[in-house]
Amino acid sequence: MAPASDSAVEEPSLANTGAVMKSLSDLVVQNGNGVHVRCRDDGLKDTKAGIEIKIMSDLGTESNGVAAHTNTNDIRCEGYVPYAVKLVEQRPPGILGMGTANPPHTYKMDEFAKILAKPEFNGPPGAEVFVDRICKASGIKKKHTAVTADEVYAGYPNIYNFGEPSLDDRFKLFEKQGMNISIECSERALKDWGGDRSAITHLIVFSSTGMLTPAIDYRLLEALNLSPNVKHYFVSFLGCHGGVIGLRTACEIAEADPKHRVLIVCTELSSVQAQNIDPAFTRLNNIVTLTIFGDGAGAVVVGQPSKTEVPFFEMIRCKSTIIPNTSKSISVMITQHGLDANLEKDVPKNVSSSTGVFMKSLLDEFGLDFASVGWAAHPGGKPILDAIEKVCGLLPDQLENSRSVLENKGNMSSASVFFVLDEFRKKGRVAGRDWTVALGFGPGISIEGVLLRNIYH
Ligand SMILES: CC(C)(COP(=O)(O)OP(=O)(O)OC[C@H]1O[C@@H](n2cnc3c(N)ncnc32)[C@H](O)[C@@H]1OP(=O)(O)O)[C@@H](O)C(=O)NCCC(=O)NCCSC(=O)/C=C/c1ccc(O)cc1
Repeated sequence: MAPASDSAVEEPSLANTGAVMKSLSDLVVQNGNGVHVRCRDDGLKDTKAGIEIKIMSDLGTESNGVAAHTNTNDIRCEGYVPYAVKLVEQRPPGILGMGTANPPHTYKMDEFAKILAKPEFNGPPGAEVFVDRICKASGIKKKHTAVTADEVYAGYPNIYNFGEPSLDDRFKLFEKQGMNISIECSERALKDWGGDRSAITHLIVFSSTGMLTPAIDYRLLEALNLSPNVKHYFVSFLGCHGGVIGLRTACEIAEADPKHRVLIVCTELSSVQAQNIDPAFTRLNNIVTLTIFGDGAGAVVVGQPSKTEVPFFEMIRCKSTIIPNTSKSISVMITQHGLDANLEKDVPKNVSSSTGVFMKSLLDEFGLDFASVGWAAHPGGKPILDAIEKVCGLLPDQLENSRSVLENKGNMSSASVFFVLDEFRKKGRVAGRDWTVALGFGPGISIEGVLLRNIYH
């Protein structure tokens, strides 16, 4: 599949000190939608809807403008544009292929509560009542896991016994099972993209539940028969917003060169990191994390679409923030007995109170409001989604896809966002909305968002 050509058109006539660059219409109509115009200095305020103008300062920093004009022949840049250096035939990076995978075991949450409450699982008195309550409140009906409680009980007593050194056993289980779903979701994404896999230039793998050396990225190069020259790396323990950070990173790499094709893979096996209930029954957080997290993997191929590639989302803007004074809200320690996750009870309140401000700052410059976008929010937990819906005044259909992923798969940490975006694509446009925001929440509390223009129908 031929990459998009970078046909630079030098415009010496624009390289003047005039305060107004009158019209870009001659240049822009050559390609209809998706032309990027790169100019030095700032000042371009105005473009046609669907056409982005990139404004590059002399230092190479960029900002973008998107506009309200609908007439391609009336595109004006009414700013100070001393050096319009080139017109680059370039479309915004797009998600060109996507795939997801889950491990084979499925737990229904009513069974899950019963398993955890079995006497041989050492549940202290009263634990089963609490577990049952949490399972019911979680909004999760079923989830997939790589290992079953019985397997862990029989084969890995160190994992089963609360607090015993078991990190090595957990990573061994991750190695065995993690590669399978990483390969599966990547193959699906590559097939979905339909391009020649030798064109993949970058591979980045994220996981917050396991680590291997050589890592999954290295192993995937061979397993997927990718070029040995692919630029690759692995990012560990970033947290649940890892998938959205993956999208943002892929977007930035794709923007740098139309030939780049980036494969992002997120693999999470929370089941191998689950901590048993402590005999003193003081670590209620263990029960929460044991319950809400599920296993899954997701992959996307991102690049500037060539003439033969059809994206289903265009990536328009990425934004990141942290919520001040929340460093203890979501935190994870890597200990000898595995990952010790701490989710404070204030997470839903903190996330929902900051999400509105964050979303407003992402949407305002495009003239969009909360109602005009689909919310592909991280299915972190039912109270988080409920609180966002309430605080931001959303209609029920706006978080429907996040809720259905939570209900059927649980919180799959960094991989979750790909499952939610896949739901958007499968269901088609909801209420005629042209936009979706991929929204992730991670440790501290960090928030990541990517504004996507829906191309799918
Ligand atoms: C299903 C829960 C646990 C309960 O639902 P509820 O609507 O709050 O129900 P209740 O109000 O009836 O509460 C039931 C009980 O649970 C208790 N509880 C309520 N949250 C808690 C609590 N975080 N602790 C420990 N007891 C609690 C609550 O206090 C209460 O007990 P009690 O006080 O004795 O009546 C719900 O609160 C829930 O889903 N909480 C988790 C939300 C959450 O923080 N999600 C994580 C988002 S961020 C993320 O996904 C990324 C993580 C990450 C991954 C990997 C990394 O490496 C790094 C980061």
